[in-house]
Amino acid sequence: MKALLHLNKYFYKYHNHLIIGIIITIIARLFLLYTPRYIKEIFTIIETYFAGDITKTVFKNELIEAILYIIGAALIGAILTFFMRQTIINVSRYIEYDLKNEIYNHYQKLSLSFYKQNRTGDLMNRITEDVSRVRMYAGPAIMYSINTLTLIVMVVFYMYNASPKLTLYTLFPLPVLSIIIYKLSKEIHNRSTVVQEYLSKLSTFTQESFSGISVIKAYGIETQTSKNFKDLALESKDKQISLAKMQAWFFPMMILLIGSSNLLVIYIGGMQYINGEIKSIGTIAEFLMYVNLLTWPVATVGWVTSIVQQAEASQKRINEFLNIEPEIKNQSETETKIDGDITFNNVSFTYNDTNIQAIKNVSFTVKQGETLSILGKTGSGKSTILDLIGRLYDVNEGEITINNKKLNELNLYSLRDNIGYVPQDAFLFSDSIKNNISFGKIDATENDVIQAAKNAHVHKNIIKFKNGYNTVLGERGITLSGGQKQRVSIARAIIKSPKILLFDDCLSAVDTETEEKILKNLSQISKGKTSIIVSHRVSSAKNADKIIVLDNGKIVQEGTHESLINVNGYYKDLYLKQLSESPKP
Ligand SMILES: Nc1ncnc2c1ncn2[C@@H]1O[C@H](COP(=O)(O)OP(=O)(O)OP(=O)(O)O)[C@@H](O)[C@H]1O
Repeated sequence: MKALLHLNKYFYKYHNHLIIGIIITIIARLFLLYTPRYIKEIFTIIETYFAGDITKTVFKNELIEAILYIIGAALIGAILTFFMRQTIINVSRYIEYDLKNEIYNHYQKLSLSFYKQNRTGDLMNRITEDVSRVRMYAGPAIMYSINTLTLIVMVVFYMYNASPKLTLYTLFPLPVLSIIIYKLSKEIHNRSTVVQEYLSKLSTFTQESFSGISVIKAYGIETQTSKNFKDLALESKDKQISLAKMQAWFFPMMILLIGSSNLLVIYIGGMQYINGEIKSIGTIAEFLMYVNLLTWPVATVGWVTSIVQQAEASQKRINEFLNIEPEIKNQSETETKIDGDITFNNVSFTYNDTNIQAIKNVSFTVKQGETLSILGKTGSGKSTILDLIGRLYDVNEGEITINNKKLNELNLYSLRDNIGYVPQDAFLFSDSIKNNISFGKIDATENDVIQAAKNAHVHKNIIKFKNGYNTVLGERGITLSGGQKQRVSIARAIIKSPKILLFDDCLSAVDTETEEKILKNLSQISKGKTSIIVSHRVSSAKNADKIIVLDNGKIVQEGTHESLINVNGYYKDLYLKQLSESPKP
């Protein structure tokens, strides 16, 4: 139960609802218990009438009165039961909502290494499946526990008053029922977890096959993938059947145990009636109703125990993530004014998960309004430099400053708000092109979006689509070419007119002619801003105020295009190679 203590803050938040719910539950049960007592009353009236102790009119009137009481009590009981669910189950929905938001917001604060170490499916499961299990504890488990407790106390009290001996015998099978239901629920849970695993395996397999359908078709391996799917589906079917077998035991067990309780009531009650220990046959009818009223609540004890255990396990998994402290912390609450002087002072950085030292003792300065180009072989640390500027990771050694202030002392949100970042693999959401671009600036007007698209040289492509800027991208929409994606991603970064622009090899998929045009536009837009362009092409780097060349995390060359083409090294080699490859006029 330790993990579930996390929910206490929510129970406190909704304590008014909960208290009202508990009171309603108790009152509803009180009304429910009227029925058996009036059933006994009816039997007594009938017995008295047949004994000739009352007239037909009195008999009729008393019978109608008892029936009306039963109907009235049942009606009030039903209305209160409705409100009981409305209060307690609603509280569990509020808690589910709050918990999902808490987890989601926490996920957002966690650093990229967290996402590297944990699979997306696992993150999703904890916010959906696990939260649902926890909700079962926060709502149904609490509601049924109060229900059962109230009912047991009241029913046993009434039963004991009517016949202590009969009470003992009839209650005897109920704990057995509870234990059996507990064992069954546990086994059902275990088997349904396996079924769930197979369902997600099946959906992952299907999703991957259809996302990669072009590869499957190109290699002609449809038969093999169909066979793999069939094998998986077969295993999944077997697990489903094994679950269904276990579930099939549930109601027969209940019926068996209720049946034995009923038999005991009739047998022992009947004997007591014959011996004169029970005055009215109505007592047996009353007991039969009590036993049936108790059966479900007692069965729920077993069910609730297994729900609580599952919720505990789920909340433990949720807490595991909630207890992870974000590696990147905002150290300054007040907004910081960000300008564009960026300095790296002997910066070194090692990725925790791979232990790869991506940056080694790197130092450089870019002044506000300047453009820096970073070149280097693949894996030399170019993207890492951009990630460090956006504080997606914190440096291990040395320091990065912006306007002479240490990066980690700046307000994190101000910093990121002033950065326009175009990642290497442009990620676009399954939304309209317009929304994908204005994502960078929530209050962007239509004109802002169009202007950004023009500057990124993608406007002409967009207006050719039937729905123009409202064209939906992604799975259910249009697929953009690699170059178009990159340019939409550039539009998204420049629309917010940030102080710092970071372009991570984002022109790799466009032809050199388009690259030239985009770079020309960018040099206009980025006037007064600091731009860092990571590239594999000299054409993207040549106009920069400063160029650095990285090799294995170290700066191996530094200078301008003119200076670097005149010294032997990586830059000159690349320049000559790309010069010979470029189309001759
Ligand atoms: N998130 C990460 N976790 C662990 N190691 C990483 C991570 N990202 C990059 N690396 C490693 O750090 C080194 C530098 O990678 P980086 O992506 O900065 O290189 P790059 O110069 O941008 O490469 P490319 O030109 O291929 O994009 C590589 O060896 C890479 O394997």
